[in-house]
Amino acid sequence: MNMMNSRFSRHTGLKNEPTPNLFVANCGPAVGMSFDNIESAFGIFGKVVGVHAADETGTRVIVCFSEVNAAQAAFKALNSLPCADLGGRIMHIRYSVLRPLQKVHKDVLFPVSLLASDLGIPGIYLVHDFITVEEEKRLLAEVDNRQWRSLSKRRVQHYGYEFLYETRNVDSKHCLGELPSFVSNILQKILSFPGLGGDQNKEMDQLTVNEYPCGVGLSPHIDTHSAFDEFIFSLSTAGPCIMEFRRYPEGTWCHPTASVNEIHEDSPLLSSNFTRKAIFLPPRSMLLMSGEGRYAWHHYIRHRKVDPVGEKAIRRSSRRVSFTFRKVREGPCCCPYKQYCDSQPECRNQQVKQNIVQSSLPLKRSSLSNRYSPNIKNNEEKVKPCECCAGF
Ligand SMILES: O=C(O)CCC(=O)C(=O)O
Ligand SMILES: [Fe+2]
Repeated sequence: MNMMNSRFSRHTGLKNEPTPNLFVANCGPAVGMSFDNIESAFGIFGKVVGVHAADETGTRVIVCFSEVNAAQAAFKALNSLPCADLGGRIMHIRYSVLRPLQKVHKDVLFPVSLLASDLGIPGIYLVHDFITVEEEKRLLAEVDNRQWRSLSKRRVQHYGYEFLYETRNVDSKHCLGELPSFVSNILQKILSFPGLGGDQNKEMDQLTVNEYPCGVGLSPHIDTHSAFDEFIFSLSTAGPCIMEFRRYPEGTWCHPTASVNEIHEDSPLLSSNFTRKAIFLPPRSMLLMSGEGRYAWHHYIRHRKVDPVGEKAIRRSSRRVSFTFRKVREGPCCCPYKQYCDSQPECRNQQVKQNIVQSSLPLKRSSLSNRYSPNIKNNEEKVKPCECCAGF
């Protein structure tokens, strides 16, 4: 009864034709309702043949009836109305459809590495217990004593240089000052991090602190090459996360500014053909992204409340606070990953960049498609999208 079955998805758009299966949101183990409770509450409308988790959030389920009439009766009685048998809970219901098999396999059979060596992406390193529990507490107390800036779903603080979300860059002429003393020991330890090359300038001068509430993630992106040097460190505190890495095939990459905001899970950008790998980042671990892993792979944190790790489902904690240390780049980037590099003329997205940075952020999901389209509204300059973006 309670196996995850991602083969079902909700009807999207205006179409909501009755089927025997219901996609039920705001319902599931993560909000205190067992599959048995759900089965008996829906069972009064007809024979329930299965209750499945719709995804890993624990808050969406699929209820399968043997008859479409029963699903219709349940839909009518329970959609957006309090359910007496489930403590007055209000659920949001759509009829559910079967997805193609290929997508299911990708979503379900997706291993998460615990070690960077198992991940197998050149340039990605992970050190567990990089700081102690006491150091973690102190860091959190320091940032919680300071002013947070609220973005649409998470809060941030910037030190050294402000990170400008509109351009995914920094104003390198406007330094906010040195990094705060509460990160001095971390900066010191970074110097002897495994994976750091010999003669690089390793002094980090930009810090972004991100506070993600439970369930909030980060859209897939590559940190802008022209903004930051090769080495990017991310320290996880307060809670864990799974970081996913995606390498898109030649010709499907878009300029970093194109993926800065929320991307709908069904967007072609997310479902196109790419190689993906994932790593579990426990609290107090330090991740280093360098080389290929920094320049050519998108990193991504899914928006969900429960992460599957091996056989286990790990519920995210009430928040995760990450400290991302970077070095602002002085000249242009000369990396060998030209296809992903906004510093180099080979980048096929220069025109698109000019266009995209004019639009104000954050964008709504529904306006995402504008970012790849020649008919971008509110932009004075209309440019033809490059081939790699035209399909999105
Ligand atoms: O939260 C993290 O670990 C990563 C943050 C990140 O990728 C970024 O700020 O660019
Ligand atoms: Fe990043």
